Amino acid sequence: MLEVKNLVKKFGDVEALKNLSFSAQDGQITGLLGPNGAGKTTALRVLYGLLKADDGVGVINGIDSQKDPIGARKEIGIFPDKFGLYERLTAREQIAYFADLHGLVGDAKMQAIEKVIKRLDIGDIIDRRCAGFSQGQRMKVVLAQSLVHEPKNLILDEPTRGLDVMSTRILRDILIELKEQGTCILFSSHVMQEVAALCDKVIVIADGKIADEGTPQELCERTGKESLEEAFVTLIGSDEGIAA
Ligand SMILES: Nc1ncnc2c1ncn2[C@@H]1O[C@H](COP(=O)(O)OP(=O)(O)OP(=O)(O)O)[C@@H](O)[C@H]1O
Repeated sequence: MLEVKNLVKKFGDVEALKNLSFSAQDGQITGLLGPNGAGKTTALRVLYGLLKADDGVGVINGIDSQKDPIGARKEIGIFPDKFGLYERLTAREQIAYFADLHGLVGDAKMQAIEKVIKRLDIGDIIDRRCAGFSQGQRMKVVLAQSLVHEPKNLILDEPTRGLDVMSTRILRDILIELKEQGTCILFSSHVMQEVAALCDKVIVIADGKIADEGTPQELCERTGKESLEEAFVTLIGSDEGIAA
């Protein structure tokens, strides 16, 4: 389970988060939907301990991510907003490096790597250097490194950006499979269709605050609109920065 409680974060004069609270449950896909600049990346970075909030906490399976960042990291897989790969490493070395960071050793490490290679079907590229990989191949390697330690929670920041239809479908299928196995999945997006198709719960965020939250159906019912897109426009007052 993932929670943020009363997050406040300022960058100079910019108030990125204004007392933001929400949670994501196990066995569910929760979407953080909001226009550009709404505060999605900032909230996720605080949650996984990369950024210190001015106030409030990020909690991962009951662990405060600022008080115990190492304990919290064990419980999560992170698919960050900018997925830089070490271009000179092979995909296998890349994944092994993350396995090391998570404290996997010996046979357990080897088995975990083989398992994730199979799961993501990356046997054909596993011993190639990452330089020159396509966006789809990069996505799979980043996902593999975020899943190698089999975390109970997965946080993804705009995971489908730059992906073609096929790679997006592969990613969606994996997220659904993980959810069915009980993983708590939280992802940010400004792509409406993706959120409507995948999410059990949607948290609509604008200007650092929650505008509303619920199932896509609940949001439509509450706003009296037929589509999530129309509901969103009603809640936010604009569709600027949002893709259909
Ligand atoms: N390091 C930083 N320094 C200054 N301002 C920042 C910094 N990081 C974020 N901000 C500001 O905080 C606000 C929220 O940004 P954030 O990246 O969290 O939004 P977002 O919802 O993820 O947007 P996007 O969809 O464009 O990625 C924006 O006004 C942004 O310019």
